[in-house]
Amino acid sequence: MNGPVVSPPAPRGSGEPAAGAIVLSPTTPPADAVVPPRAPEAPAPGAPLGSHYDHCFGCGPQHPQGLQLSAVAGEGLEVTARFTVKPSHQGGPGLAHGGVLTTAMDETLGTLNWLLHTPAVTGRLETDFLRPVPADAELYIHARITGVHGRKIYSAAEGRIGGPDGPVAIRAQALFIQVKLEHFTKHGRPEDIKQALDDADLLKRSRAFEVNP
Ligand SMILES: CCCCCCCC(=O)SCCNC(=O)CCNC(=O)[C@H](O)C(C)(C)COP(=O)(O)OP(=O)(O)OC[C@H]1O[C@@H](n2cnc3c(N)ncnc32)[C@H](O)[C@@H]1OP(=O)(O)O
Repeated sequence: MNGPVVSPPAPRGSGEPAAGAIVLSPTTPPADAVVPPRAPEAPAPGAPLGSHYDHCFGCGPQHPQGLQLSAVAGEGLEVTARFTVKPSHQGGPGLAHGGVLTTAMDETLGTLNWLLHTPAVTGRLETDFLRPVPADAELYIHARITGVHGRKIYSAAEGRIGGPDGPVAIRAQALFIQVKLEHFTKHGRPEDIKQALDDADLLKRSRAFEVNP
């Protein structure tokens, strides 16, 4: 699938924040951020990324109500992903829930970190909803890394309905923060950590912790 070039979300509003407003970190990279090369271990362009963890709500095949999103490595620091909205993902009648769509963007943006071979977690995620997504629609998502600054990885994504050239329904920008393996082993539920670490499949064992589950 050839994804479209992602354009950053249009700015909304202007001027100083209102008194009492919470000022959040930006998801647009600073001017001195760099776009590094792909990691040598990164999957080749066109390679399916598969699921990093069977029970992941975003991509796990063993999560019956999950999104079961499938992503493919693109050229450079880009990925494309597909997600079919199920009846269990409804918000309003016959329409996808906005939080579920945001999860699809989070998951796709998270897979970008595989191209850098760096474990990272979402620090901030911004989403613009541009049009409603029907409950049985297929969402085509194209995501790319827009800059790296220290431990901070900036990325952007666009989701289209029905195909890579379909109407844009959702746009997102994110800031991921690089973390060490201890982030998961220290904070995760012990029985799940143990089960993942005990998996006889070495690849599955390493991938569960390679990028944030
Ligand atoms: C294939 C995989 C797909 C996965 C898709 C799903 C991904 C997810 O949903 S991950 C789950 C949701 N996210 C989380 O649970 C993260 C929870 N937060 C944390 O664990 C911590 O706050 C963490 C790790 C992000 C940062 O903590 P810490 O390592 O102590 O970093 P810290 O030293 O405070 O900050 C480092 C830098 O990041 C910035 N930063 C930290 N947190 C945030 C944040 N939430 N938003 C924006 N910037 C942040 C800091 O300002 C700092 O910037 P600078 O270097 O310029 O000073």
